[in-house]
Amino acid sequence: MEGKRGEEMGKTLMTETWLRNHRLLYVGATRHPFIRSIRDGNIDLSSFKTWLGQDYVFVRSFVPFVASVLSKACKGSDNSSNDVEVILGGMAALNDEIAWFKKEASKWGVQLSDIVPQKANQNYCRFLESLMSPEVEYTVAITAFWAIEAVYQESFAHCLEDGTKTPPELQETCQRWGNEGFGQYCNALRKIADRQLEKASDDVITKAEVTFLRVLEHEVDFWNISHGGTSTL
Ligand SMILES: Cc1ncc(CN)c(N)n1
Repeated sequence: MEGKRGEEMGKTLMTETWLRNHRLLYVGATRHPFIRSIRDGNIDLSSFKTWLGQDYVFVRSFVPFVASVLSKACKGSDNSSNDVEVILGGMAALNDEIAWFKKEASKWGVQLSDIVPQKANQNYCRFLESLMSPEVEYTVAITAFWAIEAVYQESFAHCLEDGTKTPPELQETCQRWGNEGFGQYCNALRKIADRQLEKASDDVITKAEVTFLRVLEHEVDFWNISHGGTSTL
């Protein structure tokens, strides 16, 4: 993910530095055993169904978080029309995502109304709520938004690479987040985050970096739900 962007601009961008400095955690979030099991074709379908139900609940909580980022973009961005369009595109994608979860749940026999969010999911949703506070700066919120979307993009794109054994019935799931358009959208979010970070105070940069790390930890914990692991938070 890192590399060319900063070099092309002749400087190192903040997200690039973080991805380099926190490589192990980033790889832990984007190459989790759950994702590896999809890619290797040995996924246990009951794990997949668990993920499906839990992620539906997560996405419902993600919507108000994204709305709060949108509201902060309107007030706190130097380039609000561009940012608003990118974030609105994300909202539209979430609308499709919710419809897709419903369709997919009925295909797999998962009853969405019966889903009880597991501890790691509850913790992640609580974390999102904390980021919705008006006291949380736009820079911090957009950094979290980028990181959350980027983990899914990179994880599922990994399952679509040549030579992988992703089962045909899970190809559509992987396409949903692993497709090129979603990749471009994540790059647009990353660009906004880097632009904001460039002019941020040291204090806000530190807060954004800590938030980035928390996102990665929550993503690992979230994958763990479906892979029989334990929470680290
Ligand atoms: C846990 C999680 N993280 C990210 C995404 C991508 N919107 C998601 N659906 N679920």
